[in-house]
Amino acid sequence: MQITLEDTGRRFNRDWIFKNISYTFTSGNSYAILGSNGSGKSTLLQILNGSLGPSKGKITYTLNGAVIPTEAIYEHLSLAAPYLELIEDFSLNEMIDFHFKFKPLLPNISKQDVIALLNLSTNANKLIKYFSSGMKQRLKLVLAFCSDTPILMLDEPTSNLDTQGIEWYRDLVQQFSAGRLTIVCSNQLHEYDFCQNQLNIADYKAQPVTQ
Ligand SMILES: Nc1ncnc2c1ncn2[C@@H]1O[C@H](COP(=O)(O)OP(=O)(O)OP(=O)(O)O)[C@@H](O)[C@H]1O
Repeated sequence: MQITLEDTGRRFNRDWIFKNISYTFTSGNSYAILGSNGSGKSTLLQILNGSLGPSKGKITYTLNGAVIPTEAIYEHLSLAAPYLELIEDFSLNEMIDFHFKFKPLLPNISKQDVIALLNLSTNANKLIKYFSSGMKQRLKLVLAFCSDTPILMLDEPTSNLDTQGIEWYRDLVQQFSAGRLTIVCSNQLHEYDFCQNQLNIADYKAQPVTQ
């Protein structure tokens, strides 16, 4: 799997959030998208996952040499992000069943393994709306990591997690990111220190006009 950005930029109204990004993301590698609050990390991730179009430039997806149209890329990716909601009226059991109707589970992983990874076997019938914010975040992460997709996208992966949860996230990375194209949006080192590649949004801000 390969995602290629060519001279890509995005603006909202008259404000350019970033400009002129030419970059290639390739399977088997992990990438950190870095920048301060409001710099444009989530905006870039949304362009990369096809939910937002670029204002200029081009994005291309290729899998085993074949081009994948942007509208079909969601089938090949898993995303965990603060703005992605779980279905609050579902129980944990129902949420897992629902999610894996759309995305295949990794080979050799069962629904029981997913619940065991969450350490929530006594809560299988509890409604998501009664989960704590940390439990919800763990669930979002497990659903993404355990889906059999070549692309894994994580936006602020340890938000609402305590110290133990952060270690648990880092174990998930070790167990489930090998061979995939992993992209993490973050400004916290413990979320992305495993990434071999870093892309800083500050490097793609519009340059001030010189006299
Ligand atoms: N739909 C929109 N309409 C107008 N402006 C937007 C829209 N979405 C994002 N923005 C603006 O784009 C900029 C980048 O936002 P973005 O959420 O991508 O930043 P971020 O780096 O992910 O921030 P954070 O670290 O706080 O999550 C912000 O100034 C934001 O207000």
